[in-house]
Amino acid sequence: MRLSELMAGDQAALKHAQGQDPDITGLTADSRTVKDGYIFAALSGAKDDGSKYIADAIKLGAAAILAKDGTPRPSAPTVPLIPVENPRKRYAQLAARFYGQQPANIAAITGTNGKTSTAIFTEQLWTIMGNMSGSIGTLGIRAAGAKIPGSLTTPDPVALHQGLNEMYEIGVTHVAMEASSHGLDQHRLDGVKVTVAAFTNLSRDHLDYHGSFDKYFAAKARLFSDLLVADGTAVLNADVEQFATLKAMCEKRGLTVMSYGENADDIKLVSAVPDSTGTKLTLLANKGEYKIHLPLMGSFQVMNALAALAIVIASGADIDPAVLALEKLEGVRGRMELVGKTSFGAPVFVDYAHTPDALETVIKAVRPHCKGRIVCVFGAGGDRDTGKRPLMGKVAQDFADIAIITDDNPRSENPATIRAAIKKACDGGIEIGDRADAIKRGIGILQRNDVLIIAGKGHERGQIIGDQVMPFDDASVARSILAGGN
Ligand SMILES: CC(=O)N[C@H]1[C@@H](OP(=O)(O)OP(=O)(O)OC[C@H]2O[C@@H](n3ccc(=O)[nH]c3=O)[C@H](O)[C@@H]2O)O[C@H](CO)[C@@H](O)[C@@H]1O[C@H](C)C(=O)N[C@@H](C)C(=O)N[C@H](CCC(=O)O)C(=O)O
Ligand SMILES: Nc1ncnc2c1ncn2[C@@H]1O[C@H](COP(=O)(O)OP(=O)(O)OP(=O)(O)O)[C@@H](O)[C@H]1O
Ligand SMILES: N[C@H](CCC[C@H](N)C(=O)O)C(=O)O
Ligand SMILES: [Mg+2]
Repeated sequence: MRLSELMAGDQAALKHAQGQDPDITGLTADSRTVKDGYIFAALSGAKDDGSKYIADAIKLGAAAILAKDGTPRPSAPTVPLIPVENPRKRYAQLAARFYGQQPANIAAITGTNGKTSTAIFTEQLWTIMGNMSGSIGTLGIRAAGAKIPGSLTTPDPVALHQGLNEMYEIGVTHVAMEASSHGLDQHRLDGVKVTVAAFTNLSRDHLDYHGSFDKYFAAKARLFSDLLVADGTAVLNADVEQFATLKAMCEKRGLTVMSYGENADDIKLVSAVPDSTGTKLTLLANKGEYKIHLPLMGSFQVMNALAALAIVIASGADIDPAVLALEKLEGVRGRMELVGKTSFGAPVFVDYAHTPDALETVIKAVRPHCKGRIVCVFGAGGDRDTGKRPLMGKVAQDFADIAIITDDNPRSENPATIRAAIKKACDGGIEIGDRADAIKRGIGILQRNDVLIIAGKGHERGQIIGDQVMPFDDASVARSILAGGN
């Protein structure tokens, strides 16, 4: 594709190409992956500045450079430098144009907690209703039974549009994707035609990156103010504080709003009664009453399932079969997943709670199913929001009966320092750094009627220590201990 075509004829930018119109063979924001004919997008990042690597990119064959207004021209005179106001945004738009096609229905889900669960439930509902569907998020790219693992919740624009185009090619028509606050802030989704945008909730996380709660919310709100297409639908949780603000923002743009939750007008939760295999739900939707059995436990899972229901209806599904499809939902790996029981029947759950709100939510979700004590094994990630550590400690102290503080991806930090920060607000907590030992202790403590929750790593298969990823899987460690191994 020629540069001029890729730039959609943007003459103001193209005049800087000084008459050249090279054939573009690919694009990247990492100089180390440039190949002959690529556009190199020189982006200023959290740790580094891509404009330092323009010369390296040219040596590797870059055919054009996309950079921030004011970036000095490269010394190689033959390579055009296209200055733009917002290179990250333009890079995402170019990636969308370069890869071409996207499935017609793309639902993007944002919120502190529940994105993965809602995305996977949405994918399941669409599939049950006969659509070719897929999802993109923390669990990777999934489509038509294939799974490609990824390291980011919202992939870089090139990986994202490559994935969307491949999905389109194989006939996928419906995609549910997670919009992380980092992804939104870094414009990773700015080339995606988002037809439905959903908001789950907002609580403390990632303040290391965003700096303040207001900025964190503003990043999430971009999905509704900037990215959702003009004839799209916003699916909003009516039970959270941000509902009124987001609703007003969407209505100002003339968008359709669909609400879900106890306070909702559209998908109204009338009652949720836990039973031994899930939750009995009564819903009011489209003026009709529905009574169904959701095979999932925990009020947060109910909310995520309702978000998914609203998304599929917003994307055109008939309401009756969509509600019935809820009865066939399957739990998501590492989200309140029952991984086994002790010989005397005490259940062990693996969950991905890695924020204070998520930890409180999952402990409270287990409470109605526990006649004895709740034991909770948890930690907090290194090189991530340090302020959430004591808050997580306090949650465990207040809501669990026995807290075991352990390591969760210490990354470059000293794990003992992370544990100490948690313990400050959880002085009754038992500190066991080695995660396998902590799980072993947690299982060992259990008595009849107790429940163990192993929180923080969910589906993860590794413990990140320094820059090494050591194989580690909470579920298999727990299963092996339950089976009498180590
Ligand atoms: C803080 C953050 O989000 N960083 C992401 C960002 O990197 P960056 O642009 O800030 O990178 P940088 O190191 O400052 O470098 C600036 C630029 O110089 C370029 N460079 C650098 C060196 C070189 O030799 N040549 C070169 O071209 C880099 O490729 C980059 O384009 O853009 C990169 C490409 O998309 C991401 O890989 C990277 O994710 C890092 C690894 C990361 O850990 N991100 C996490 C925090 C994240 O995004 N998490 C969210 C989930 C959060 C949630 O739970 O909600 C996610 O969506 O996964
Ligand atoms: N609707 C919800 N409200 C509160 N907590 C929730 C909700 N949904 C999930 N959780 C908690 O958050 C954990 C992570 O859930 P999930 O993976 O669906 O969230 P996520 O938003 O995708 O997280 P990430 O930011 O890591 O991508 C769950 O294991 C559970 O403890
Ligand atoms: N998407 C989340 C994952 C956290 C998972 C937890 N195990 C940790 O490493 O902190 C984040 O980047 O904050
Ligand atoms: Mg996720």
